[in-house]
Amino acid sequence: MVSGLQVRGAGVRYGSVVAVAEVSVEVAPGEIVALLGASGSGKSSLLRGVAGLEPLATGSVHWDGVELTSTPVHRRGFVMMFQDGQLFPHRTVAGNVGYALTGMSRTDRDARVAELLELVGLAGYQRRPVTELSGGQAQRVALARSLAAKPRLLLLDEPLSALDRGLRERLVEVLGSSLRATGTSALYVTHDQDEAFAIADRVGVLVDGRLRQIDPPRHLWHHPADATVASFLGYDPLLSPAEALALGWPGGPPSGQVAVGPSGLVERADGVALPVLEVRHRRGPSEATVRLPGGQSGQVRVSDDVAAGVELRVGLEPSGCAVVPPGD
Ligand SMILES: Nc1ncnc2c1ncn2[C@@H]1O[C@H](COP(=O)(O)OP(=O)(O)OP(=O)(O)O)[C@@H](O)[C@H]1O
Repeated sequence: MVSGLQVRGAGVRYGSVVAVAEVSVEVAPGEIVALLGASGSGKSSLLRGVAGLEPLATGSVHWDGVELTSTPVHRRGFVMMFQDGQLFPHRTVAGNVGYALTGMSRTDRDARVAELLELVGLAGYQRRPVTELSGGQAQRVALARSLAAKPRLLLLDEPLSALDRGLRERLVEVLGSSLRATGTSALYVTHDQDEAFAIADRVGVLVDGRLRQIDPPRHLWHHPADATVASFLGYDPLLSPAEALALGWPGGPPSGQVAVGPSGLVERADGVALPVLEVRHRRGPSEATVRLPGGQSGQVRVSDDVAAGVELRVGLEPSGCAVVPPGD
């Protein structure tokens, strides 16, 4: 018997539209699994299928070996958290967080609400009307409310995507630490690579409704299963073995395409002279766009005196690249 969530061969269809096809994924107790995918890749549909909000056209959902495929939503012991929090506008923060805490004495409920608010960094906010909260604060309240029910699985559908980048970076830490402190298993869907890598024990990549790869973040980054996964993760460009050799790939031809990561191209005295097309200022080193021998462009981190129009000597840095197995 597998503990925790086991989804096998799940398919979700809307009429003739196949939104999810043959997805199998497990979430162990206390594990956080993130599913990454572009818009329309089937992330929400899969989550809704697991929650029971959409019927599965194929496959099954089990928890601790017990089949839940046709169990109604409210009997699964799962809670879903959405992008817009869906707080009750006429209740205070405490009223929202304590909503699911029925059958408890007032004192116990107040203590539990205080504990949850502290967990999400909103200690003392009990009496605030939720209409007076910022977007980030509202999502913290939504998280506290989701955790109040002690779900055996929390399903998070792009919970931070309505917030700006700085806030997302801070809140993903709050989310991760709250899930880990409460030992909550979670399936987290997002289109944001940084968010998935920051929070998850394992990250899966959904492409056109299919799960292409699922691995711990470091492994996924260093060993993308195919070119689509590599591009989706942010490798750019992908070089043929001959192009990689021309840029100094060491030890003979690579066994597949070379996916160039953000630190995969470097300035090097023995590199190939390449024209700089553009220089962009970044926090930290600037970034030059160079034209590679094969015609693609690539990015190189450079010192501040480099300008468009000059030539740079550039080579590949293998530790910043991934070799993608042939066949995609
Ligand atoms: N109610 C629906 N009726 C018909 N087609 C739908 C419905 N909901 C989603 N789809 C289609 O199913 C596919 C997957 O959609 P889904 O919303 O699951 O993707 P997603 O990865 O969550 O996208 P996004 O990141 O934009 O929310 C898309 O092609 C979408 O157009």
